Amino acid sequence: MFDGLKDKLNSFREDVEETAEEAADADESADDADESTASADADESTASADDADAESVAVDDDDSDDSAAAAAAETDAETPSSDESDSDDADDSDDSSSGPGTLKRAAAFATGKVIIEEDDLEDPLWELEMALLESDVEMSVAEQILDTVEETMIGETRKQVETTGELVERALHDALVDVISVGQFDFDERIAEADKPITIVFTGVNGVGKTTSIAKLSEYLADRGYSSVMANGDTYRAGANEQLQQHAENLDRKIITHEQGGDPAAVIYDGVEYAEANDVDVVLGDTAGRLHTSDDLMSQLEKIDRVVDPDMTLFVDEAVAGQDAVMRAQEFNDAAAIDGTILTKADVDASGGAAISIAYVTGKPILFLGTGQGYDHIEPFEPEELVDQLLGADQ
Ligand SMILES: Nc1nc2c(ncn2[C@@H]2O[C@H](COP(=O)(O)OP(=O)(O)OP(=O)(O)O)[C@@H](O)[C@H]2O)c(=O)[nH]1
Repeated sequence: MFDGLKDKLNSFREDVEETAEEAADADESADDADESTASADADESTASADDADAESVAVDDDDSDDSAAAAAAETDAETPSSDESDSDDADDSDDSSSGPGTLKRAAAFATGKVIIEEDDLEDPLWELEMALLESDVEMSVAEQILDTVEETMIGETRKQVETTGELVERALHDALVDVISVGQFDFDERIAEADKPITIVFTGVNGVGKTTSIAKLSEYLADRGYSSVMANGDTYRAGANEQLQQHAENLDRKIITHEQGGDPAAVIYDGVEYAEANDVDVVLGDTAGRLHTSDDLMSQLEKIDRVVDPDMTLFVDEAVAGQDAVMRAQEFNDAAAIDGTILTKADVDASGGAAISIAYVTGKPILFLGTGQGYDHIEPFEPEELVDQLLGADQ
């Protein structure tokens, strides 16, 4: 699941680590050279002003490492000035050791840490942006992720609290969780607390796995002790009754249907009446796989809203549709406010773009992932878990 995206996030982590290591290389060699002369340095009276300066900038609170850190900083601080007189050699060391961050970088390195400068991030961030867009992450979502990563890495590193690898991981983790978990609520809790029967209406275009998801959710609810009835509000498409009927038979559930061409709102209404009369907990109402561009079909949805007043409207789309799924989610939500999304076929999606983007773009959470064709192939969507998996070592 989402393997392409995993690889790309991992590349970003490697890019930043590499860049940070390169930037620290000069400091490392300076540090190594200096360690061998560290004791001699203690006796030297030269560059005492530099020593004091380096300590005050780079090493605030680490007693035991003070001398090593300051020594590293000192060497680095000395290098440019001595190089400046050697006109031809000046370029080499200037690249990595000039600028206000140098002392800090060197001091941090001496204590086993690396500071990320804004320049270090420029190329990796650009690569990350391209990777996210290639993975079908929606533009505004990609930008939000980049902003958070940059903010976290530049701001926090200066505190010298962690290594580059840890820092990149935390920055990506926070950025992804931020966009993925928009609007999250506990579906099970919502079901448990609501007055019964609860009516859930499913919307989305044809063929994305809507009918299968209704059957899966019916099973999911049964596993948690809730009975359900299916109501086929897809009166538009020939064969829709038979399709849902088949699932109902397989799962031994009651199904309410009307003739093809009938009023979808009336079918779902009958489902609610049946549930009330028979003490059924949940009504699962299918709707026609409408094109979001079809006014007629959209007005059917509005009528269902008016007549049945569903407790929840869930938008269903397939992860493999990428940006198209994101766009449809937005348009469906505009036409008839959704409460959340079921994202199907996550098991066969490498890009992960829809999973990353839909909640941020609609302001409504992804509640479930479809992970296969079986009735038990539905998983509650857990943003933290997904991000851990995306950033996990098992790539
Ligand atoms: N791999 C995989 N296949 C799925 C998943 N969910 C549904 N499918 C398959 O996708 C195909 C379409 O699913 P349907 O439930 O018929 O889709 P629908 O949206 O109801 O389609 P219409 O009834 O034609 O509007 C079926 O072959 C399902 O088995 C999933 O999570 N993973």
